[in-house]
Amino acid sequence: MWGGVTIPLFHMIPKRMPPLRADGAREHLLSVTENGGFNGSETKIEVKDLTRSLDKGVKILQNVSLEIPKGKIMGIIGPSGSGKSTLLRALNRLWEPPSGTVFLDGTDITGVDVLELRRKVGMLFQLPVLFQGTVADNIRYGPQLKGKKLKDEQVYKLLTIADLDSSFLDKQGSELSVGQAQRVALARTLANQPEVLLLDEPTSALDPISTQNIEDVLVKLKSSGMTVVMVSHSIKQIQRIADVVCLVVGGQIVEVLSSQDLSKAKHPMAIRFLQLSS
Ligand SMILES: Nc1ncnc2c1ncn2[C@@H]1O[C@H](COP(=O)(O)OP(=O)(O)OP(=O)(O)O)[C@@H](O)[C@H]1O
Repeated sequence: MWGGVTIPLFHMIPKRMPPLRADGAREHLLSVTENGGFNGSETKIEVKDLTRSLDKGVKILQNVSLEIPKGKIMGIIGPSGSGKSTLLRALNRLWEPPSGTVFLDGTDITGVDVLELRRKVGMLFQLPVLFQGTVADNIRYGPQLKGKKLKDEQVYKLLTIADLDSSFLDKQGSELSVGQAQRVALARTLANQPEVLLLDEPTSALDPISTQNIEDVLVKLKSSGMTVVMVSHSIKQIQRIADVVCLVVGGQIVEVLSSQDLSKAKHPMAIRFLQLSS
């Protein structure tokens, strides 16, 4: 905590760094239990029996239940149109489930003020949309809504966490590349001190270097204790940064696996999807 704002400070952490194995690699502590829970982490978000139907009765999510581990990165993968974004958007009430419940730290999120919830559960989309004004204005926006004025050094710190330097502070959003704008959007989200970060294909419009920058930031945020849930079409990306993978097919979760265990998928649709994707 500094100057009234708590943000992850990378050099102070990582609290949760797993121990080194004899061969020097980091031990992967998280393992998925038979019923989709986890050994090695508490549950941050629990989704219970979530269904979303369209007007004509078509179900785009069907009785979905999922545990999302605290302080880890969960990747959500699956074919196009399978319901990944719909699932992600339920987690900060971008839609309200007519049936089913989402719990954040054990609390039903329908009972939480929606703006407060979206501070706790921040979100980045495929294409960043910056507000009119400078990069610094964008970063200041969230706290300002709550009557907090970030100090210059706080704004700068957030920018550096998102891996941009101070030369960006006075630039307008329109002067930035998509990759730079995505990192400003990330800094703006972090200004709200979220506990959970939802990302819907955040790097699909980015080049490999910008992608790596974002991935590096996400891994550091995880090391600071943040819970990250990311929809991605890139299996390689998921294998690079996710601890655990949730595979959605046809509006249902067909597998939840440790990212190191993708080859152990059992569901025929999951096996086929993973084969075609790798
Ligand atoms: N508000 C809506 N009204 C009607 N149909 C919707 C709505 N939202 C989603 N759908 C449909 O629900 C299905 C799941 O959509 P969703 O965006 O969750 O899939 P996805 O797995 O994220 O897809 P993609 O990988 O292509 O982004 C799709 O068939 C989509 O057309």
